[in-house]
Amino acid sequence: MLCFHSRQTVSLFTLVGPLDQSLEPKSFKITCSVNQVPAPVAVQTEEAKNKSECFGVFCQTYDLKAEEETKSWKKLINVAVSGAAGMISNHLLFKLASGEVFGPDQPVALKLLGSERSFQALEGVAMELEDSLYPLLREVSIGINPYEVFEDAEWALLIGAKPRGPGMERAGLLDINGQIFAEQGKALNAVASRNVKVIVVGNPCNTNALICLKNAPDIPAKNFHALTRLDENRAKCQLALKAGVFYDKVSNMTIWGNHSTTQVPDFLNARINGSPVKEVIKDHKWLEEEFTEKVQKRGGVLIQKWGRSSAASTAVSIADAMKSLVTPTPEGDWFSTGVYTNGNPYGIAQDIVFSMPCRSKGDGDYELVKDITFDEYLRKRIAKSEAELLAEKRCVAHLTGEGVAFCDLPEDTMLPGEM
Ligand SMILES: NC(=O)C1=CN([C@@H]2O[C@H](COP(=O)(O)OP(=O)(O)OC[C@H]3O[C@@H](n4cnc5c(N)ncnc54)[C@H](OP(=O)(O)O)[C@@H]3O)[C@@H](O)[C@H]2O)C=CC1
Ligand SMILES: O=C([O-])CC(=O)C(=O)O
Repeated sequence: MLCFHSRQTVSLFTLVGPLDQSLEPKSFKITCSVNQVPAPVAVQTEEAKNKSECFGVFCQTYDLKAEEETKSWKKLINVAVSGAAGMISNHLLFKLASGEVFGPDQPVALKLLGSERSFQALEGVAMELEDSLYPLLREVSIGINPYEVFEDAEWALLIGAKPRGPGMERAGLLDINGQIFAEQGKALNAVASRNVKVIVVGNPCNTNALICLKNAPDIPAKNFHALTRLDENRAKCQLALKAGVFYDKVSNMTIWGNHSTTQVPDFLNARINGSPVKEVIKDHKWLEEEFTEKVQKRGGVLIQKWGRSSAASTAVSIADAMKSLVTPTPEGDWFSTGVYTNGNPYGIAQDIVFSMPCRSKGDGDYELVKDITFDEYLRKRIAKSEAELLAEKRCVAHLTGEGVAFCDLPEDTMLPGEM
């Protein structure tokens, strides 16, 4: 049975799982009709092996140009998402499909990466996307091979990662997840758009982003981000609460460093109603101690309440991070994102991924903000997060092509979700 979609590619309803090469090829049946007629027995061909496939209603033939209501639409944008059957994606995909991130004139293709273990759940996600009838969502494909799913991706949102289990050393987590991001970096390098923007969410996200970019030498290192926007949003919320203002009055909020408990929410440069935070909040002891720790450990407190890590607010922050790159930054303001440090003006060590203040013209690119004030407190805190990231980097040297790994992580190295 053949299936057509907008780019006139022809697909066979066969999906073979190659992620773990030791596994026997496995076929998945996918229905492909508006009436959900079950597909006949899948035909397996060489071409169909390892393919990521269009799903259900998204396999229908359509011609964007011929449709009256789509004449003012932009060219379809390809967004790949890993961990697509996970909790964060379950919120994020619907935001992407609704037009909230790219706007009401931007049709979207979602390319969902799962695994053998999550494939059925991935079908469930795709079914929910079908049933949501989003006009802008023109294609959904699902697959378990990053070399297929990432093909022509213009955005890659790398969310899937193994959660740290009881008794697992952080070095072990760095290694297991690092391997995922090394493989995905290679796949992006091989098949994604040369200008793909990559946002790494799976923890430990800064070092995973470093591993990913090192394995993708043909894609500009500048295009890789580690998500620290959730930390920025958490910091704005805490400052607003303390100052008794709504959170839209808080601006210029930088998170420096690692997405871990060494991150530095910068109250020296942040503003409330346009004034320096320290002029509005006179309790500087609170800023240095309670506020900083609240932001650093917010993820852990939430896990204690919810029994799982932040998912909805993380999805919101991924959408925020993307919007910050595709819309011009408001005059005088900035946003935080974890980016490659080479050439940074702050004296932070080269060759790591570090959260810093950025501005964008809305073209997907960004520049680092230059007019930043430092004091001793801020410098000292930044240095601690920098030391932690340098230690993480030594720990994954075998995955970045820099020799033999040597793990001397600081004792208190923790993800925000760990207490
Ligand atoms: N940067 C940030 O601000 C934040 C980051 N996070 C991080 O985001 C990541 C995803 O969170 P969330 O969506 O809630 O997690 P879920 O557990 O709901 O989903 C994670 C997905 O990761 C995939 N995965 C990849 N490798 C493995 C593996 N070895 N073992 C188990 N699962 C694996 C699974 O999908 P599949 O089987 O398809 O591969 C799974 O669906 C986590 O690493 C979390 O720590 C969370 C909150 C904030
Ligand atoms: O540690 C986790 O998985 C959760 C996390 O990153 C956060 O809430 O910031």
